[in-house]
Amino acid sequence: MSGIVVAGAGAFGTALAVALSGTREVTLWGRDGPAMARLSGTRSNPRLLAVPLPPALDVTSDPAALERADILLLAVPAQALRGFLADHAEALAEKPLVACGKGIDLETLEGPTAVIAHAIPSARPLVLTGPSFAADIARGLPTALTLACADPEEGTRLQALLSTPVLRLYRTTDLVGAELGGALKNVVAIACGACLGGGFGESARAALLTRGFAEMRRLALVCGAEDGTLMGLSGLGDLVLTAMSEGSRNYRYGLHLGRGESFEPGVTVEGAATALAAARLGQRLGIDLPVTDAVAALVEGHIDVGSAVRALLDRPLKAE
Ligand SMILES: NC(=O)C1=CN([C@@H]2O[C@H](COP(=O)(O)OP(=O)(O)OC[C@H]3O[C@@H](n4cnc5c(N)ncnc54)[C@H](OP(=O)(O)O)[C@@H]3O)[C@@H](O)[C@H]2O)C=CC1
Ligand SMILES: O=C(CO)COP(=O)(O)O
Repeated sequence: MSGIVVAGAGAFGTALAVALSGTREVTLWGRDGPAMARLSGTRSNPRLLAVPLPPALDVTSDPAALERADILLLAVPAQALRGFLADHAEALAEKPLVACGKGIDLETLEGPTAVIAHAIPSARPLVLTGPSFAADIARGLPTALTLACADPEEGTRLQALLSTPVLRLYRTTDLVGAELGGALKNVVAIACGACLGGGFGESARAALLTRGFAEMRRLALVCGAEDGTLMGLSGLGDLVLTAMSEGSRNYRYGLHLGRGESFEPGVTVEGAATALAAARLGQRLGIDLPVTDAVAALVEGHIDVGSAVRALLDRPLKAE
């Protein structure tokens, strides 16, 4: 039996560990010793209330667990991934590292697989992504995700290992498409939330979702993604979930921006930093990303939602 370690004991890491625990040997690793001790004692994570941790799930903050792992699921936020890898480079060498975070690193403008490749060249990066709220996965509700792996044989092996009767993984070799779909949909979800929060209505939200998706594809294709991946679970699928539901933190953050309200501090909102990163990437590559640029300006407080909408409507008329 392969030992799976989920690194990052937030909502998503805990949900994945709960879902996979039972028939597999699973350890949930978190960096905060006292918090992990509490988790182990109460068998419950405050970030994922109402779902008890199964008795078989091992919970630890001991870095030796990372070294013992046969495969690691990295469920840390995108802006923390480089730091996490630097802290544990030796322990993670030569292992399959499955990036579960959704974002673009703001400093390097890289997605998680390039971040992994630069930090630990001997590791084998994979991506697990797609439409899935942590609470749904933890409660055992049916979910379908994309697993991207450059090596088809390893991808097939890990697809079987990480699938369960209710967690259905589809495989691809398109790492770039999978990671960019997951990262960029958060930016569009913020735009959609801001649209609703600003009182612009559901028709405008549908327009933003569609034009935002066109931007996602435009940027991803130039970065080397396959269009079919963007049209699948990790792109369109996750965009539909995130841009339409108050279960999404990115969407809720957008709603608050639209209403001119501040958002709960400390909540992970990947799309905020990723909007800035994607806007810079677009400039560097010469790609027109008006929705992304508007979200970046909103996040930085340079404009309000009214001006963002006016700027989008004032653009020259064009073919679809
Ligand atoms: N929540 C969801 O429904 C889903 C989330 N995701 C993605 O998963 C990723 C994580 O999100 P989520 O779990 O919800 O976020 P949370 O805010 O719930 O948790 C983030 C976790 O990452 C840990 N962490 C942060 N920095 C480091 C570090 N340098 N080293 C080790 N651990 C670190 C935090 O530890 P500490 O508490 O000590 O700061 C915390 O346990 C995001 O990219 C998100 O987009 C994907 C699908 C669904
Ligand atoms: O990625 C997610 C759903 O697939 C979770 O979205 P949020 O990070 O916006 O909550």
